[in-house]
Amino acid sequence: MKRRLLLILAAVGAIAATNAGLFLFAQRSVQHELDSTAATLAKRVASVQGRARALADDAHRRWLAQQPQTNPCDDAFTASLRHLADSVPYVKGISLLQGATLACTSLPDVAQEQVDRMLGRLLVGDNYLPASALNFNSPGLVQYYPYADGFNVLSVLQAEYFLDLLGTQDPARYRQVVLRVKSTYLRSDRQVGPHLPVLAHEWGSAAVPGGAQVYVEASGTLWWQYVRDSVVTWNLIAAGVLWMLLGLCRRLTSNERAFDRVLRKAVAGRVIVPYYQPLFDLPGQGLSGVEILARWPLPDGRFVPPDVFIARAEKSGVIGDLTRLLIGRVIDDLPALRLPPGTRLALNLPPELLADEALFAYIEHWGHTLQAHRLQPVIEVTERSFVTIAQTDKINDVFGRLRDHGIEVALDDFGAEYSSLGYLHRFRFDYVKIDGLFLDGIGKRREVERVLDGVLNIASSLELKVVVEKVETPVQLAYLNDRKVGAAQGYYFGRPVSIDVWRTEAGGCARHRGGCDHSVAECEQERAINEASFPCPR
Ligand SMILES: Nc1nc2c(ncn2[C@@H]2O[C@@H]3COP(=O)(O)O[C@H]4[C@@H](O)[C@H](n5cnc6c(=O)[nH]c(N)nc65)O[C@@H]4COP(=O)(O)O[C@H]3[C@H]2O)c(=O)[nH]1
Repeated sequence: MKRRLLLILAAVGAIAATNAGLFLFAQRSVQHELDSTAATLAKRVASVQGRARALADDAHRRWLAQQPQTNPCDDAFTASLRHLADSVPYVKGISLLQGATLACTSLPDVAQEQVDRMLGRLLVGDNYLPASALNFNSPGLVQYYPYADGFNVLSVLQAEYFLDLLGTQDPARYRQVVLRVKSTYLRSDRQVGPHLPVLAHEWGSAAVPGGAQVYVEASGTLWWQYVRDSVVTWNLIAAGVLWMLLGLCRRLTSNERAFDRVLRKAVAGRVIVPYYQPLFDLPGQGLSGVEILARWPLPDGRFVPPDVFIARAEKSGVIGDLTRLLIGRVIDDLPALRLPPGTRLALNLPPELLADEALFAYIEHWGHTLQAHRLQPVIEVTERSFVTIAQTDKINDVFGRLRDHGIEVALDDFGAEYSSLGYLHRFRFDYVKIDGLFLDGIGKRREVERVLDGVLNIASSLELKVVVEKVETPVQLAYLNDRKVGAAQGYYFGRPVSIDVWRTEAGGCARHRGGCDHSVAECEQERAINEASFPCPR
């Protein structure tokens, strides 16, 4: 439940952060779109102006070629100018001027004073002329091209063409699009004026080579369109992913719940049993202890891995019942174990379980029973269970009470993943069990040996007795003997076995092992052949 809440909180936080990012992103995208639309329009305006310029150059060239004639602006030349102007749809007319005086024009029925008026307006910087001024049915934009030889060309471009161009932009995205040519502002709503209209929303702009400028203003909804497209889309995706994660989480927790149910049943049905693994003193290899390890056999002969079901048992709280079950079975098994007086019998326990008074009483009873059989009870606690400094006093108190009842406390898995040297001075242990993690590297990797040497040195300087776990080879054993390690446990000496196997083979081999330097497996093989004795294999 807590995990799910955390997951939901993390998801909500991630969605909020993503949305903030997406809102900013939408803002930047709007600006980018406005600028790039303005740039595209500016390019189209520039290309129109470029063609008009090329036309003016052509007209100027033809006019120069016409010069030797006495009347260069004859009907044929005027017709050729008109033909030139008609070749480009948005060019209404071309006029050639000598200085400010009209020399020749393609404009139909244009009176001299009309052109003069046009020139007058051009000189004050206006280049937009209403239809009436040109005797046209549409207004014009006048382009003025001066040449070095004193001739000038005027091109009258149809303003409608530019207004149409601005009007092609989607009004749902852009509130207005404005083209400024000199001091004239043409707008997408087909209005023309001498001032830039107020741009109330966000806007972008782009310059047209030659001095014109395009402005594109966002509509009031453009930002929301981005929000809808990006934020909504991403949120839908995020919601989908979250939904899948929650489903997965629910499935996992329901799997865990199902596992817990089966585990509870296995404990209630006494399916889980203790296995026994011997510990030996070094270098003599006399049996010094036995570790109790839980085993959950399945009907098909396989076993549920202990670290899997123990971890679940600790999480779900079944561990208390499981420990009770094991303690009861170990007490039942005591006669069959036939352990020599003084042998340690070690039970694994997460220390927080000791706070449970009912269970503590049960452990106390187990300790007394073992002592009655002249055995030494030991509780092995795993480091990963100790979490906070605040618990130190409480745990030390519990350890003290165990010792009062003659029960020893050992630190399990020292040097493994959860290792913290702090535990060694915060708690008093009767001995530490060093994880076999490092043994793999013995004889192969010098640095691993150094780490193990370091761990052994720490234990020795704190005057702690040591048991090294997971000894599997004679090379590892020789190394431990070399370092004067007090005791060892591992497959080299014997695997964890059921009480039946212990009674018939392994137990005898373990008890008779003192002085042997060969594997217990060999002893067990020989014992299987010759049931009468427990030879020390040589
Ligand atoms: N590779 C290798 N492994 C070796 C060798 N010799 C022994 N082992 C394995 O090493 C583990 C030693 O137990 P642990 O460190 O207390 O680690 C135990 C202990 O922390 C926990 N556990 C097992 N039984 C109980 C139990 O009854 N109660 C509690 N609370 N925890 C238990 O589960 C852990 C895993 O148990 P197991 O799978 O039985 O694994 C056991 C044992 O089977 C060896 O030579 N090589």
